[in-house]
Amino acid sequence: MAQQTTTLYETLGGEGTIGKVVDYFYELILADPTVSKFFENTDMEKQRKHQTKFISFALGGPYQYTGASMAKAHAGMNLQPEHFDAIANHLGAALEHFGVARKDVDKVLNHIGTLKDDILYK
Ligand code: HEM
Repeated sequence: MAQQTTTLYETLGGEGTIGKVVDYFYELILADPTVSKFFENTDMEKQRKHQTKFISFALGGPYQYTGASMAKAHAGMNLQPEHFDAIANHLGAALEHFGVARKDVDKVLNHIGTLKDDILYK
């Protein structure tokens, strides 16, 4: 049977609204000393790209990652659970700020949680 699903990415209007969520998410990350340090040598353009791809992944948009590529992207960072959780909290806050219902936020956080083992301690 054919399965039809509308992703949260589409519901939020694809790239348009996603850009606003990205800007807000990005501000929250930079204002948080737990995680801002990881981005201090990354230029703004790269950071925006990171956040855009991250959110696309999280909401079921066009960028969907495999664990192997995520392990490689975060190699040498030795990310800890506290870093992952801080990013997840900021993502949740940014989505709620743009009117996403808590139950949908929880689904998104579960989805990014599937990459946790591939990203931590690399
Ligand atoms: C599920 C969670 C995550 C996803 C899906 C994700 C996604 C990505 C992607 C796609 C890239 C490569 C970006 C590119 O193409 O240039 C990347 C790199 C990076 N990620 Fe993540 N990330 C996650 C968690 C984290 C966390 C928790 C941190 C730190 C607190 C982090 C910090 C970084 C940094 C610093 C880079 C390198 C940026 C650069 O200098 O080019 N990421 N991530």
